[in-house]
Amino acid sequence: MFNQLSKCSHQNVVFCSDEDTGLQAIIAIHDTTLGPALGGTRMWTYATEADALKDVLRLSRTMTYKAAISGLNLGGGNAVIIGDSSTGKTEALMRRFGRFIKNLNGSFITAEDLGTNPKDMEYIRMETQYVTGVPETLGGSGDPSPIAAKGVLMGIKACIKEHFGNDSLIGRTVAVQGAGQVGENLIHLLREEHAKVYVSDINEERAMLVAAKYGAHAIANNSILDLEFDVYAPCAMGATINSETIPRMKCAIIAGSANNQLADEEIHGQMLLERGILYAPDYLINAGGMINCYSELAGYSRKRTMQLAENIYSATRGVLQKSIRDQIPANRAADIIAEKRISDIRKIKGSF
Ligand SMILES: NC(=O)c1ccc[n+]([C@@H]2O[C@H](COP(=O)([O-])OP(=O)(O)OC[C@H]3O[C@@H](n4cnc5c(N)ncnc54)[C@H](O)[C@@H]3O)[C@@H](O)[C@H]2O)c1
Repeated sequence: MFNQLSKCSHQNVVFCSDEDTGLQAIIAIHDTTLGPALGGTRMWTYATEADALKDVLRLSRTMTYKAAISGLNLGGGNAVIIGDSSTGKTEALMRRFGRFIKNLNGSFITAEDLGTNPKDMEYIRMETQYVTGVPETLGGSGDPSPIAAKGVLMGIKACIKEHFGNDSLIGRTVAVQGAGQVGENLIHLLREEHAKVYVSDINEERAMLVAAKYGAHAIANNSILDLEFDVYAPCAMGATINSETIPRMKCAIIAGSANNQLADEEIHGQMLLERGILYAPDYLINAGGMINCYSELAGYSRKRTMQLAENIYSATRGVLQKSIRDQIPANRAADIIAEKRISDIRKIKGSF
């Protein structure tokens, strides 16, 4: 574990253990230069404690970059609770976890993630104010997926503009992989803009239902890479862009909501550049969830949040233009822009 920690530049990593409730959790705060670290709490059955540490270190770092490139005054953090979310969750465990967050005095603010939901956030809220994503009935921001989908749409339009010279989606073909919460909202938005939409899901019945609802076309899940589309929008699991899939791809653009789309950031970002496929970095265009939480902290307004999500259009254009100008992968261009913002603000904060 110390070996893993020494390779990272995290500000603070907290191990939380409580025998009475069975809580075993790790909170990682990566960087708070821009503001308090915000990130989800994931509950997962990790094979080893080292796997849990690896995940929380990686996720918290991504949150720093996501906040920085989105222009938010937030840092990056994340938490993982080791355990089975379907059987291992109790009110006491969540509230005990909330006490650990409280002890960090606002340097970490959490939200829901895989394996946690608004009810869990409500329990955490009983112990600390440093939580977002509480239910709308309690003054929270509610479901973040429509905002996440809006951000992805903005990312797609920025790529379309770069590739075709205008950002109209009329008649453009988009394949959405994963018709879940974000995927369905995205399909709705794409259809409103008259794109021709193809949908695949591991759950074929779900793909057919969503396709029928919005006038899209359901396709077999394993055919998504072999057909020709303008845009491939991964909205399910990560690592779908890898050494096996890139040579098969027939799309001009990749832009979707899934986290960690590139199996290997360095290798596969470079491969996409060489193949001439425009890639909208995942952590940039799926920042809608984080934007939603940010708005909740400032007093939630759906209209204002949508406006913030619309900024993803210009941020994506900036990243693509840097990528093309400097002949570097788009994910690297995004990293450089995010790192520059953090470094500029660190200097300002250090000068007074
Ligand atoms: N929900 C948000 O606000 C949000 C915000 C940012 C990023 N994301 C990311 O976007 C992605 C989708 O999130 P979501 O909330 O819509 O999840 P979800 O669980 O609601 O939907 C995922 C969908 O993908 C399908 N799926 C799973 N494995 C698949 C596979 N191998 N092939 C095809 N389909 C598969 C599932 O059947 C499901 O319909 C995730 O990677 C998530 O981390 C979500």
